[in-house]
Amino acid sequence: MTTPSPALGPMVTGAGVPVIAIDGLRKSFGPRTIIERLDLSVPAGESLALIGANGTGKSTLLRMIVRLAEADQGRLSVLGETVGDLRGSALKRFRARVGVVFQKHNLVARLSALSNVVHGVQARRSGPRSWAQSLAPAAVRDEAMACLEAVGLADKALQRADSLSGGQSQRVAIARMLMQRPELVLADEPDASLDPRAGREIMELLFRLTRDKGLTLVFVSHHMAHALRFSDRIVGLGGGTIALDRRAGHCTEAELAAFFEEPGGDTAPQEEPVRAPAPVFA
Ligand SMILES: Nc1ncnc2c1ncn2[C@@H]1O[C@H](COP(=O)(O)OP(=O)(O)OP(=O)(O)O)[C@@H](O)[C@H]1O
Repeated sequence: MTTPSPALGPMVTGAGVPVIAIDGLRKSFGPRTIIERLDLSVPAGESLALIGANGTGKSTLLRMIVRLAEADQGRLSVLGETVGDLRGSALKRFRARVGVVFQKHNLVARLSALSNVVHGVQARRSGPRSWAQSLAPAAVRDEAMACLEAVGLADKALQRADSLSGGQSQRVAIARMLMQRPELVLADEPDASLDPRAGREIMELLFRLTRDKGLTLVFVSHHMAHALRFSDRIVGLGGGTIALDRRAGHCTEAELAAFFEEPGGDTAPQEEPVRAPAPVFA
């Protein structure tokens, strides 16, 4: 019998309760309305690809989910919490439950891959240095090694981060995120700035790791092949709202390409979002 890796944390989601429930979300920056009205429900365990032209608000939406950006209107319920109500330590505890992977991995260049992953445990605890005080260093190190193994980089554990390739660095960032034992994973273009093979491998890894544990994954990608292959569902933003919502298995790359022919991104007038095409629901 194999013991489940401690690197892949617990799944805490009630059956039938959406991990993300968004109702009437609106967001402007100054006079520019980026998201006019957005409703979205993401069930537990779903892998959702968020697509759309540049400037349609994909990153802003991910940021609002963890309250790195404030919604102007609407309700965001994530992992059972009303995000807009969270303050102080409650907000910290909530953020500790959400693993985030960015296009830029932000590793500490002079530290080893392993040390970078060990630092991921800080995101798991709230309060100053509580992680260091409450966890045995050997246990933390073992878990960090398990996380590196999970991303296929155990042999690079002692290598400095600044000597790793872009793809390897992104794997370390994923291992660091796993160290947090997240219940929900958000990934903002994790496959950007990588060559086609490395980008595909990163997406494969994220998809497999989250799927194996039944975690919910929401990722942004401009690679339609990745959206189709590594998601259950593809949601397209355009015109300040959801302009496309399809099961990945019912969608083709040509249909997605056609979606991008519609207006909606940074090409839209600045004051008012362009009306989206009629939504296409599977
Ligand atoms: N803090 C901010 N202040 C002002 N404008 C912002 C801010 N953050 C984002 N924007 C603007 O909001 C719009 C949506 O940005 P966002 O990064 O969410 O788009 P995106 O869909 O992720 O784009 P891309 O595909 O290019 O990454 C853009 O026009 C951007 O310039």
